[in-house]
Amino acid sequence: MTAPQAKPARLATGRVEARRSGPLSGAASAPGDKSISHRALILGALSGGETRTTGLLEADDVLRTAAAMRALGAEAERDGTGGGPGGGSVWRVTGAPWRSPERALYLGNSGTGVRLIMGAVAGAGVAATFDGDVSLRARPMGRVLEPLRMMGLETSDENGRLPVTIEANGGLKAVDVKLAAPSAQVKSAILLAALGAEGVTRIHEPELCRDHTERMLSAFGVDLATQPDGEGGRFIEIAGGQALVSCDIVVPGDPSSAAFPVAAALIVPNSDVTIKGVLVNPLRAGFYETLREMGADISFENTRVENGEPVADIRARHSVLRGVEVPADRAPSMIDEYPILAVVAAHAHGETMMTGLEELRVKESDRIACVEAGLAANGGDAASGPDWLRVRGQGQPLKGGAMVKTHHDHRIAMSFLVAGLASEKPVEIDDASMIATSFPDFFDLMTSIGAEMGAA
Ligand SMILES: O=C(O)C1=C[C@@H](OP(=O)(O)O)[C@@H](O)[C@H](O)C1
Ligand SMILES: C=C(OP(=O)(O)O)C(=O)O
Repeated sequence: MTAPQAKPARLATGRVEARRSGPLSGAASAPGDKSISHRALILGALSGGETRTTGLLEADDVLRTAAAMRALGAEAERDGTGGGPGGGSVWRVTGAPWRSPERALYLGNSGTGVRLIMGAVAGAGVAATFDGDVSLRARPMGRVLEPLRMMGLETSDENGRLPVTIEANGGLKAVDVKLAAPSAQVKSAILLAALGAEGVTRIHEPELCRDHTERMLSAFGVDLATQPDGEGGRFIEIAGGQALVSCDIVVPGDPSSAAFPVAAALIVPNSDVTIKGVLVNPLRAGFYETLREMGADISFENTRVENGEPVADIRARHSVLRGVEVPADRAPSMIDEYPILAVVAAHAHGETMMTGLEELRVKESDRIACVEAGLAANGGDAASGPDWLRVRGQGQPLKGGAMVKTHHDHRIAMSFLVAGLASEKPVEIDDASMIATSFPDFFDLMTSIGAEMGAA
């Protein structure tokens, strides 16, 4: 395993608690978007030249992808600091023909990293074995391997779980596939494999999900045709054999990370917080749309387009909230934000019903179960079914006082620390270390706006 190249972690690890805090205030920059950071490294490594990425998120998940790119033959190094959102650093990736790595590629906790790189490895024709941590080993990989096998790939795995070995191939065949679930990871893996396939691959995406791979492939000079399917979805066509031309990338702030300080501002009385430079691509902004429907005092300020992506500063003030019904078809645009939405909903007046959540069962943890248990332990009222979660808000802070099991899940950890900022008694989490997978500056950012968090 290659050790990720990281700046020193400033994170608390082990048991951490969050305590009732005074008004949160001030402005902070959102960390770089995790999805776009992974893609910048992978596409840069597949391209012919040098890609400079400004504002790359230096979180564990992304650093694992960088290490995998090096193992596959590319150069991927940090190249000075400054310039990106949050003063993020600049990374230089130099592409090269990929080679089969000597050792297994270890992607830690990252579903995005492992699934996208599986597709890219298939497209590049090389062999690789993939592995991950205990959480990633429990997540389904068949959803990616099945379409890749339809393209002619040979793999070995046990029940579609890691470790998985992809065999070298002498060329894949294009496919015509319909996505079984609205997964950008699966869509992206197929697109990356299709680059090395003979013919035109056609993907039917019945429900739109994040389109960063498509946007970035276009920026790298790849021709890609999209067409509405007439029912809210679309078809994507991509011809194999196209070469990627390196380009420079600027990574916008991550709306999934910004969700935590925004939520904290809404539930801590008298707060007024601005998170700057956040990506507000509609395919990622469902959380903010839902907050507005709940009556949240949030505004998108200084909205602009940066590198083809809409970006805004999000200002959030403490708000009296009401429960809402969150429609199932909104799930793809806020899939990672349900745990923090559930915490916000526990503070609203009335019931919030969230449906279409089946994918939450196969994330870093079973997020429906973790949220329900964490809320119940801290005086909240939640119920769930296979694909739904209902939170009865009490219009007041949670009682708190209990420890939440995070099950190797960064979003569960951050969500319940936010809950503790408003609760009567502190909320404790069993392990803060996973927060580094997506938001290594979480504690710095939260304490800079006045949040009280520290070792339990
Ligand atoms: O493509 C991506 O970057 C991601 C897609 C989503 O996963 P699915 O594709 O499994 O829905 C999301 O949950 C994940 O955090 C990042
Ligand atoms: C689901 C997530 O990430 P991944 O699938 O990349 O592990 C997440 O960040 O919430």
